[in-house]
Amino acid sequence: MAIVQNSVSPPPAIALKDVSFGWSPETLLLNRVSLTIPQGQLWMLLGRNGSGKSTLIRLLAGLLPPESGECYIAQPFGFVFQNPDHQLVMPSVGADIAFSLNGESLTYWEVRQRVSAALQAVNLQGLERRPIYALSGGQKQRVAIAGAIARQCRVLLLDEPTALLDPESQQELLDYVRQLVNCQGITALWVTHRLNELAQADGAIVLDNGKIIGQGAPAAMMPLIYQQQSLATNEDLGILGSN
Ligand SMILES: Nc1ncnc2c1ncn2[C@@H]1O[C@H](COP(=O)(O)OP(=O)(O)OP(=O)(O)O)[C@@H](O)[C@H]1O
Repeated sequence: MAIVQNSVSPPPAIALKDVSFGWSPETLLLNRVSLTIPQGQLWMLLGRNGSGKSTLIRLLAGLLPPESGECYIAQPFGFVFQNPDHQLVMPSVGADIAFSLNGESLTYWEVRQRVSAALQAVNLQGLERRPIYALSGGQKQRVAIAGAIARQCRVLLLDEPTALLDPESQQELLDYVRQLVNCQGITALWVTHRLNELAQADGAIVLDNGKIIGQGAPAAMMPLIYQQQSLATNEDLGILGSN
């Protein structure tokens, strides 16, 4: 694809070039947005409620077509939704992860091996037979991530994966994803409203009024995030957003 060609450095894991998108023809939600995320890093995407974060990662995932511009994401990639109940479809942990391997030419034993290794990567080893309903919210999110690991995804797109978790599980999930990035060279783009999560990121992107208003080191992005009006009106300075 044009946006990753002709470069002497390694291709990025994720790139958008001049991408525009609107839900209605009159209004552009994203207006010529460009960004680049290098391989093997954890980046966070922040912005006010309704600024278009989820829309942006849906465009990246190919779930929506851009009106103009180009989207690139290294293959294969996995998508983790805010609510794991929207993506875990099988009754047990092992069956759900094995289901994500449907379509790959693998033997029964290869599938078992992939499932077992993926569970190990998210510290849920041995839970193949556990019913999904018996898992905590954080464990369900880790099963969703394990599905992507089993498919040997190079990139993870995570849409507010900690939104429904208690503080301890939020931190735990972030630690696991950080570990996958460090140890397996996976790239992760993580949508969040939580400023405390930024500390573990390699980079941050701030979206406002249809544009990227900053991308770079998390510390350098903090002033931009604080400038956003919604934060100034929010009593809980740990959370970015107004509703
Ligand atoms: N399927 C849809 N049809 C029409 N409009 C939509 C659709 N999905 C989202 N929108 C609108 O697009 C805008 C951006 O939504 P999006 O979910 O991308 O924002 P966000 O930054 O992820 O918000 P939040 O932080 O609240 O999750 C919102 O105004 C939303 O109502």
